[in-house]
Parts: sequence; structure tokens; C-alpha cells
Amino acid sequence: MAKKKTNTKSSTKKKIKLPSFQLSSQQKLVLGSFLVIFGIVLCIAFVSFLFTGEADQSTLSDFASRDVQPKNWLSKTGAWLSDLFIQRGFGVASFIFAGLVCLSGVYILTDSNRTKLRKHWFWGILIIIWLSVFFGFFGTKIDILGGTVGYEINTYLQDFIGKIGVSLLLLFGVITYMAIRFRLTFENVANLFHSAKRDIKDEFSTANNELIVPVDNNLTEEAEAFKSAFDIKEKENLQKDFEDEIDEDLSSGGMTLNTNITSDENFTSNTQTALEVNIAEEDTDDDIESDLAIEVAKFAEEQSETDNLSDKLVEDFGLFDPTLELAKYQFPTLDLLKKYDSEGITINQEELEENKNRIVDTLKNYNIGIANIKATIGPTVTLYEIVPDAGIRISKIKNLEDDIALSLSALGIRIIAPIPGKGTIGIEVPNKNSTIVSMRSVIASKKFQSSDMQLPIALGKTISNETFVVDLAKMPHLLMAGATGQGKSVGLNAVLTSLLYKKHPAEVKFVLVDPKKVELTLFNKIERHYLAKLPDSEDAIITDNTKVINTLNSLCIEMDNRYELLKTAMCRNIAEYNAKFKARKLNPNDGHQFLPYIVLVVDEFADLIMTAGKEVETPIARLAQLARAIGIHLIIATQRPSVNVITGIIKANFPARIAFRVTSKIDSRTILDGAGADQLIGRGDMLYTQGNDLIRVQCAFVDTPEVETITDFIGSQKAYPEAYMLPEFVGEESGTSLDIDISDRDKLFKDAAIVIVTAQQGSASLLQRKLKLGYNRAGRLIDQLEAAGIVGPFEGSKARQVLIPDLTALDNHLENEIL
Ligand SMILES: Nc1ncnc2c1ncn2[C@@H]1O[C@H](COP(=O)(O)OP(=O)(O)OP(=O)(O)O)[C@@H](O)[C@H]1O
Repeated sequence: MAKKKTNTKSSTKKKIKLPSFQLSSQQKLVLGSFLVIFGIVLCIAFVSFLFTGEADQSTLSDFASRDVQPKNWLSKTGAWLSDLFIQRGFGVASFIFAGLVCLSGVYILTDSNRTKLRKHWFWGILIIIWLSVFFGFFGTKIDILGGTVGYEINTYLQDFIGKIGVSLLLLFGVITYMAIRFRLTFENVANLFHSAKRDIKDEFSTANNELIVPVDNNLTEEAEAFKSAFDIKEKENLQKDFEDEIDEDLSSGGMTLNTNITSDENFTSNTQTALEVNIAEEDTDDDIESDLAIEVAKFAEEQSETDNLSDKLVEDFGLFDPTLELAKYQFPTLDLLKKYDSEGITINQEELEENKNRIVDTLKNYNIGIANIKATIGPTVTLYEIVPDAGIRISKIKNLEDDIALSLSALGIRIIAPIPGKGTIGIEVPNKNSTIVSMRSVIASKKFQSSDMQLPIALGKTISNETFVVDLAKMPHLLMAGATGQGKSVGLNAVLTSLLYKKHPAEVKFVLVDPKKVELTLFNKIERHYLAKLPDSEDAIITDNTKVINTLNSLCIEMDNRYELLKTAMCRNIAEYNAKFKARKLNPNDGHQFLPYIVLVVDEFADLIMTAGKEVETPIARLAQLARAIGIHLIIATQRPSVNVITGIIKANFPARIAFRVTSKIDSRTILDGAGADQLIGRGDMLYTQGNDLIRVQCAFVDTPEVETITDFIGSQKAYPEAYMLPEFVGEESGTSLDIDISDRDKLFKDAAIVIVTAQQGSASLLQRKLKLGYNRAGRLIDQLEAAGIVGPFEGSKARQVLIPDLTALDNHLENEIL
């Protein structure tokens, strides 16, 4: 069934398939050498044509006749081919064609990158055409320089844009080519001119120096002493002049150019030596300047070396596409989601009037006058915003919550006094006929579809009927709580569905913990697309509490590994890291890889805390504190919002919270740090907070059959070979199968035994240090030592007891074991 569905989907979105040629090594050798030889043949024929072409013209018509012998070095075929390419084709530019054929052969032989070859062909053909037109521009008849194509294009173009137009067009062609191929910019050209100018200047000054040097060399010692004394004096004078000038200028309040010039002139006309020295000094300055310029240029080049490499890689292969492995993956379509009859808000004018009158009357009974009242109708609740008369205390209205509820004879009345940022008081009154907010409507909304959030979640609709979309990556973890039957599971499904509609399997992975064993089982079908699991574990959805501890610890290892990667890549968060990886700036050989977001969903968190306590709380708190930057996000749901479940540590690390209806104000306080959740009406009515305001949202409804169709749709498509593997974690207490086979023992078993017995301390970390092992291997060794009766069982935080007192006893023990 599922398969049929996919087929219908894929038939609607048929893509044009490009044939992909996969050649065997032999085929490559044959084809490659054929192309190389054919290229050489063309080249020989073309060269020969330059000398024999004219003479061979007459023989071309008698191709079949054996009496006629052309002069071309490759006889008839050579004459025909070169006539076809040069005379009737593109003129001498056809040599490039021969080169391209040859090059193709080399590429196939060496199995080099085809993208590059395609690029050579593309540019090669453009150059052939350009050259042919260029040569044709100068010819008055068809000749071998431009060939027929060059001549014809020229005459055609000249009829429309004239000779000047064609020459400008050719010039434009060159500029475009240079700009695209060699990344020529206006600045490059300007720099080129500048450096040329500097070169000329340098040459000029070197020539001057050469003139000066002999004079300097011929100076007698006396003259030299005189010269340097003079120089110093001149310099001092110059310095003094300059300082005087500055003083003068400062005192006169402005610098006069004339004075400057005069002093310069005076200085110049003083002596010839001064001039020489000056020139020499200038030269040195120039040298320094040019040296500096060169250094700066070098520095810039060095800096951009990796960039250049990655740019080149991107140019050759394009940006890295993480979705490539499942390139044909199709996102679930909207029609998999149901439309509901009771969708769409219908305004009941009577109900509105009635409620309004009751609110006004009740408040009047308590002497509260209303200046203004306005209603906003939401899917399940209507918000009446009132502006009380001046001088009324807000707390007075707030205290009337129960009285208003009584007079309206309605549950779930909530008073927001005042509405933040509005200056009004809000009274939320549930609608008599609530409407369902379908998942379909929120997924289809423009807000969700066009959102560029990292992990967008369409939670439902607000009271003003706006689709409420939040970014899980920004939250960065979510706590969901509410009494049983109030819509938590639906809420979790809405979150997961949103991500399935927006994120490719390569971009996000879920770790699902479901102690109830029934809520999330449907997601088993998408295990190889979207789920992450521990190596060796059978089910991707974790239902066993002990496995949860391992998974959480494994996620902590994944977090540490990711931080390490981010550190080496010098990125601050996963988005930057992935962007860098996509731009091919990170080398996969250094362990870098595209990192998918990981969303850990824990349903029934209370159950976990009750059974595993600190062992769960600690890794959860660690993840919650640190994992945001590396793309691990937590969603925990609980139906028991008591303080021993939602502890201080958990609360501190989960600023984003969703409260469904709870039974008591205390529970509401535990979740939201305030009342409100106890006044909700249930069935997906919820309050959302991200640390500040409370937003009332009607959760989108997605039914189990809908989730099933979506998971069927995804599950029937091509998947990865296995689920995303989390790092292995071996807990101290786990895997102690005491019947470990002697032959299966680690090579370092004996060494480990010696270390443990010598130190009389049975801990894995000791082995890690002494034998330089990873945690997992050390853990396995400890298990084997336990199985061999060398260390005792796991004793919580204490090190295991060592059962063998010394090395001699150990030897005896091991010998007996073999016997
Ligand atoms: N957003 C919603 N819109 C309309 N109805 C809803 C919505 N959410 C939940 N409901 C109704 O409430 C019922 C219970 O919801 P759900 O199973 O999600 O509750 P729960 O809090 O997960 O309960 P439990 O803790 O027992 O699993 C649903 O079967 C559905 O009829």
C-alpha cells in the first residue's frame, strides 16, 4: 500500500533523469586512447592543411576515387577532415578542438574530474567561436583563418551592428571571458597599472642611483667626512625649519602652502649633495614602501590559501550537499494530513454580545466602569480586552476572576492584567463551540512554509488566530507538562510532524524515549531515515529505563565530540560549522562531517526520574546546559508536574515551557512559575513561555492515523543503510555478562589484571590512564576482569574491590583458569 502511494507521488513529480555513464577500466583505456589518437590525427591533418589545403581543394569532390591522391599528410581523410573543420568550419581555431579531444582522452585515461573537463569544453567552444569571428572580422572572403563560420557570422552581425559594433562585441567577449575565467576585476586592472607605474619609477630611480654611486665612491675620506657632517647639519636645519614651521603654523592657526614651498626651494637650491642625499632617502623610502607593499600582498595570499582551495573545490564540485545520499527523498505532502469539519472560526454574534454584557455587568456590580471593550476571537478562546475607567486598580479586576467565571458560567477564564505592551486588561473566555486547529492548516501556513528557522515548529494558533511558529534551536530545550489527557502526546506529535515536514533526514535526527511504549512506536518506521540509536541496540525507540541512561550518556559523548570538532574548526555553533563544511572549508579526513541536529524527545519524564533519579537528571542537566551550540535539543514531557520531577536544575535549563491544563495552581506554578495553566480548558489549549510572556496557543491537532500515513510515506522511501549511530557508551554496571569466554578476552587483559592487582584498585579510569585506553575498552576490560574473578561487582561510585591480593596470586589464578 505504502509503496503504491510513493509511486503515485513520484509520478506526479517526475524528474528528468540524466543518464550516468559508468565505464569499466578497460573501456576507459580504449575510449581514452582513441580520443587521444583522434586528437593527434586532427592536429596532424590541420597542420598539413595549412600547407596543402589549397592544392587539395580539387581532390575533395573525388573522395571515392582512388586515382586522386591529395597531398595532405593523412591523405583523403586528413584533407576531408581539415576542410570540414578549418575551411567549412571555424578556421584555425579548430586546432583548439583537436586539443580538446586529446584532453578528453587524457581525462578519461587518468579518470580525472569530469566537471573540470566539461568546463574546458564549454570555454574551449566559446573561444573557438570567438576566434573564428575575430579572424573573420579581418577577412574579405572565406579563408582558413576564420573559416566559413567566422565569415558568415561576421557578415550577419555587420549587417545589423556594423563593423564598429562587431569589434565592440568582440571586446566585450574578451572582458566577459577574463572576468569570469580569471576573476578579473576593475581593481585588479588598476593594481596592474599601479605596479607597472611603480616598476617604471623604480627603474628610473635605479638609473639615478647608478649615476650617483660613482660620484660617492670617488669621494675622499675628507670629502666623505665633510659630506656626513654637512648632512647631519642639513638634517638638523631641516628638522629645525620644519619644527619652526609647525610652531609658526600652530601659532598662526593655519598652514600656508607657500612657506612650505619656499623652504623646500631654499633647501633644494642649497647644495647638490643635499639633493642627492634627498633622492637617496626618497629612494630608500620608496624601497621600504614597495617592500611593504609586497609583504602585505604575500600576507593576504597566505591567509586566503585555504579559502582559495575551498573556493576551488566549491567551483569544481559545488557546495557540499548533505542531502545527496538521499537526493530523491520526497518530503511528505500536505494531503497526508486531514482536514477537519470543525475547522475555521465561525463568529457567533449572540455569544459575543452575551459575554460582553455579562462582563460589563459583573464589573459594574463591583463598581468598575469600563471605558472600552474589544473582542478578538481565537479558535477556542475569545479575548475581551477592556480599558477600565481611570482610577480603577488593576488588582481589583484580577481578584474578580472567579466572579466573572461564575457569571459567565464558564470554565477556563483567565484574566491578564495588564496585557503586556497593550495597556489593556484581557479576559479570556472559552468559546462555546471550539474549533480544531488542524496540523494541515498550520503546516500549510505561509509563516511556517517560508520560515528560515533552523528547527521550525508549528505549534498551533494563537488567540488572534495567527499560526504560532517557534524555533526549537532558539528555545533551546522544551519542557512540556500537563495533566493526563490534556493534549501532551498530540503536542509531541505536532512538534515531530513539523520537523518531518521541514527537515531532510540528513539534517535532523531524533532520539525517542517512550517509557509508555505506545506513544511513539509509529516513528519506528522512519528509523533509518530520522532516528538515532546506540550501536548494538535493536530498537531505535527506547522504552527501557536503563537504556535511557546509556543513551543520555552517549549523547553527552556525542556532545563532547562535537565540541571538539567545533573547536578545531574554530566555529561557535553548529550552524557556522555546517556552513563551513558545506563550503568545503573543513577536511573530512580530519574527522569533520556534516552534523545533523539531534532532537531528544522524552515522553513521561516523571517515570524516568522516579526510577533512575540522579543518573538521568545529571546527563539531562549537562546536555541542557551545554548542548545548544552543537545542535542537540531536548524536549521532555511529563504528566506529573511536581517539584521532584521538574527540579530546580531542570527548570533552570529549560526556559521554554509548554503547559497544558493542570489541575492545581501549584502544578501551574511548578511549570510556569505562575498561575494560568489551571485555568486552561484542555484538549490542546496551552500556554507557551520562553522565559517572559505567557502566550495562549491552541495546539495543532494531529491524529495517530495521520502520523501513521506520514511515517508510512517516509518509511517507504529509500533510506540510509542504518539508523544514525550515537557513540558507544559502556556504563560501569552494564554488560557484566560473567560468562565472558577466555578466548574472547582483550589482548591487554593480562596487562590490565597486573595494573589492577598492583594498584589494588578496580577502576576503569585507572586502566584508561595506565594503558592509555579509551573509556569503552577500559570498561570492557573491567567486565572481563570481573568475569575472571579478579575484581568484584560494580559498587556505585566506589571503585570495585580487587579479589586477588598480589601478582603471584594472580599468576596462580590465571594458570588454574586455563587448566
Ligand atoms: N490540539 C488538540 N485539538 C483538539 N483535541 C485535542 C488536541 N489535543 C488533544 N486533544 C484531545 O485530547 C485527547 C487526549 O490527548 P493526548 O492523548 O494528547 O493527551 P495526553 O496528555 O498525552 O494524555 P496522556 O498523558 O494520558 O497520554 C485526544 O485524544 C484528543 O481527542
